Amino acid sequence: MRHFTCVQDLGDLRQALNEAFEIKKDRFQFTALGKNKTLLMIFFNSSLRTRLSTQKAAMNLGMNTMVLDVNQGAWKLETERGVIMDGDKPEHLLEAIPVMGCYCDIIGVRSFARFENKADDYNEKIISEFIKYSGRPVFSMEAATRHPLQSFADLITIEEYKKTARPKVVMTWAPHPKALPQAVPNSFAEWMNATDYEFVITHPEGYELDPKFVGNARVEYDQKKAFEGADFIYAKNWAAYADPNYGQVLSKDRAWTVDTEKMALTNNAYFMHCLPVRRNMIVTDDVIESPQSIVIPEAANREISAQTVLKKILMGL
Ligand SMILES: CCC[C@H](NC(=O)CCC(=O)O)C(=O)O
Ligand SMILES: NC(=O)OP(=O)(O)O
Repeated sequence: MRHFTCVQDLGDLRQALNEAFEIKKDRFQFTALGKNKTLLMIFFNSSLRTRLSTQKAAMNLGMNTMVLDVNQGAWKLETERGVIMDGDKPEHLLEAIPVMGCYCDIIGVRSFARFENKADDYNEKIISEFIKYSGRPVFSMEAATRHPLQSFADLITIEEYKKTARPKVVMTWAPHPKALPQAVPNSFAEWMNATDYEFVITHPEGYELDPKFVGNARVEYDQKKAFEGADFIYAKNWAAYADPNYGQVLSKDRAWTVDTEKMALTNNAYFMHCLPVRRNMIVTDDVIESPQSIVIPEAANREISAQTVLKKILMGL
């Protein structure tokens, strides 16, 4: 595998899951693979889980790691061609990218949707430039429209906890004070649609996701109806996708907050969230602290998803 930006890049999903569970049995069995290989992790946005789990995964494989927070310490970067650079940005991305490629063997990039230009976001402008100009394998640590390392960890977790072959998985919108990207819900939907699970998406009208990610999922505008009989509840906020409201917060209605009353409608469902989570906006304290909350094992599996991806990229070097 050269690059990793979406579920399709993994190839056979069942085989990838088997590789992940093999790694989970003994995560130090491939330490020779990454010897004298360097991972460069580039963050245009904040991170806790991705930053720590991906470094840990690289170290498990014997790799060296470097981390660059672009907006703290590096030169402020111009990303647009044709701009006369007489402002506050001393360096262009089109120089910085090949230079960074000189110092490493694999590059991870986090660059959220900016909500300034929908086409730039949904054409994945930034990560595409790293793929085009770095000369190295590139993987996404959440880009504008997907978060594949998170979704892979989510699928590993559901496979570990499911009680039936085809669980009912419900992704529910929940309120948030800010305009958040569609990357996590897009990606989760893409990965769920790659399984044979029963997958339902529930959100207020106006929050419809890009149809290419929704696929054949059932969309239910009645959240309580969606929750009925669910085995997994995956909660996430996202800003509106559809024009003319792209990037807008249309609702902060806390009637959509996941609480014990709604969880009681489910088939004793597990609660999942990628974290960080705004308690008592997305989910109540009682639900996220309940025995059915698996947000911590879900976060722990980020090390496994990252290590599986890095292993497959290293095997291709
Ligand atoms: C893994 C999730 C990353 C990001 N989350 C946030 O930006 C949350 C920020 C906040 O709650 O203020 C998102 O929603 O895509
Ligand atoms: N879930 C996730 O990617 O967390 P961070 O944003 O903290 O990396």
